[in-house]
Amino acid sequence: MSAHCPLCPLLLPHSSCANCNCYSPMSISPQLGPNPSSLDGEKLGRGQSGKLSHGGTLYLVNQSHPFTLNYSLSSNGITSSTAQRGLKAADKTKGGTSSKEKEAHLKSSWQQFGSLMVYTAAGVKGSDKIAGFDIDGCIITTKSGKVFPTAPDDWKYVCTPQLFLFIFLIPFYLILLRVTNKCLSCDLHLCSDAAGRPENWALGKKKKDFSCSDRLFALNIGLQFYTPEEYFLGWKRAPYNLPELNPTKLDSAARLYDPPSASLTSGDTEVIVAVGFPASGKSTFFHTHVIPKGYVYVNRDTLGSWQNCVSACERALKEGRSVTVDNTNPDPESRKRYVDVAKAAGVPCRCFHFSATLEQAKHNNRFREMAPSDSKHAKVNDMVFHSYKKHFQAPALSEGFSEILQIHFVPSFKDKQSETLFRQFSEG
Ligand SMILES: Nc1ncnc2c1ncn2[C@@H]1O[C@H](COP(=O)(O)OP(=O)(O)OP(=O)(O)O)[C@@H](O)[C@H]1O
Repeated sequence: MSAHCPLCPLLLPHSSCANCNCYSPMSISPQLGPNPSSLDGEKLGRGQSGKLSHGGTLYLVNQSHPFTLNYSLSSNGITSSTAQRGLKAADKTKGGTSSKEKEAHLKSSWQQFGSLMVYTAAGVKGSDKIAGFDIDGCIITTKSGKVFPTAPDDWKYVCTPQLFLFIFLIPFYLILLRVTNKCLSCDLHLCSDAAGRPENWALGKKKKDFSCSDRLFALNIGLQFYTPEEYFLGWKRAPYNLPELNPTKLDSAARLYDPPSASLTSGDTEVIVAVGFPASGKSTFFHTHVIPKGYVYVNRDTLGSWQNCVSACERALKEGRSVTVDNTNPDPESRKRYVDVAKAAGVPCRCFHFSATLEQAKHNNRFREMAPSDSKHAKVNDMVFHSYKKHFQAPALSEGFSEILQIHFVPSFKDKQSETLFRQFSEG
């Protein structure tokens, strides 16, 4: 870009401006739907993304909704976007709604909070009572009666147009009030048809909801949730199904292993072979209960191959040290390698079977991706979980194990923040 950076005091062309990052183009996420959009006159096709520079315009839905990006200076120096400036202003008022916030916004503006873009229209006022509404299937529906719109104009209001105008900004505002901790006592409602209602949930309502995601979202952040029928028509609460795994109900005081008479560690040299889904909690368990007792930790993710794991076991046993093998080991073939090593060294081999279900393991995995201290772990995709499930054969004593323990998933947390995150629904 050859234009001068508008914010940099050195007034260098932006392409050679190392003084600030104030003018970096903003990334526009890939277009998902069929409605055409364009970036500065360039058409964006489905799946295409782009970048928007200072002064550039993004048009949504047939050129109907232009949004122009304008970077500006904050009072205390150069800022990279209006978004950052917004955050700082929000931080200053933590702990209470300031009188300024109660005033109507004089100008429409965009703010960015991480990957969340928030648009606040001129005239919007802060309020202690806030309701958020889903749009598709709640405020608007298709004119054609089909599930998905057949054309950009294939939509009509379910309720009145005035209400539509009211709702557009609210869901974002509502999330932010919670996130920025400014309005913990607000009366917050969310209304959506992503409510997890089963088939035939009411007379003449045969279809089940396509998802439960908005109900779960409301549960996670403590909003009162209503379906459109409950909110607008005053219908009584409909039945709904929550996901199989409810993280709020996991018992931290449950029994950790079976049989209870077993010992987790032994005074004699031994090999312990793990069996369990990825993210079922194997390494957390070993590092908490076994490694502190002097066991050598063997794991394919760190050593690179099962051959390296076998060699590491042999070395440890030669030194007279016990070993834990922390791999998923779903089938007898993968376990035999370590049973053989133990046999050759003349020591017993035990199996620790981690009983966490697929749903539990997937939840742990999503938690691991979000938890700041765990997010360095390589991402595990669904294929890996399903491959484990496909190959799984329950471990048996006949494979050469002297004992098999069932290790249960019992939640335990290093701090309140981790527990709050872990106990949120992560599906949907
Ligand atoms: N008892 C527990 N309570 C709460 N969280 C746990 C517990 N055990 C494990 N976790 C969390 O679940 C996630 C997965 O755990 P961990 O990495 O120990 O699983 P793993 O079976 O060793 O995974 P992998 O096979 O993919 O390496 C981590 O984020 C971890 O912090």
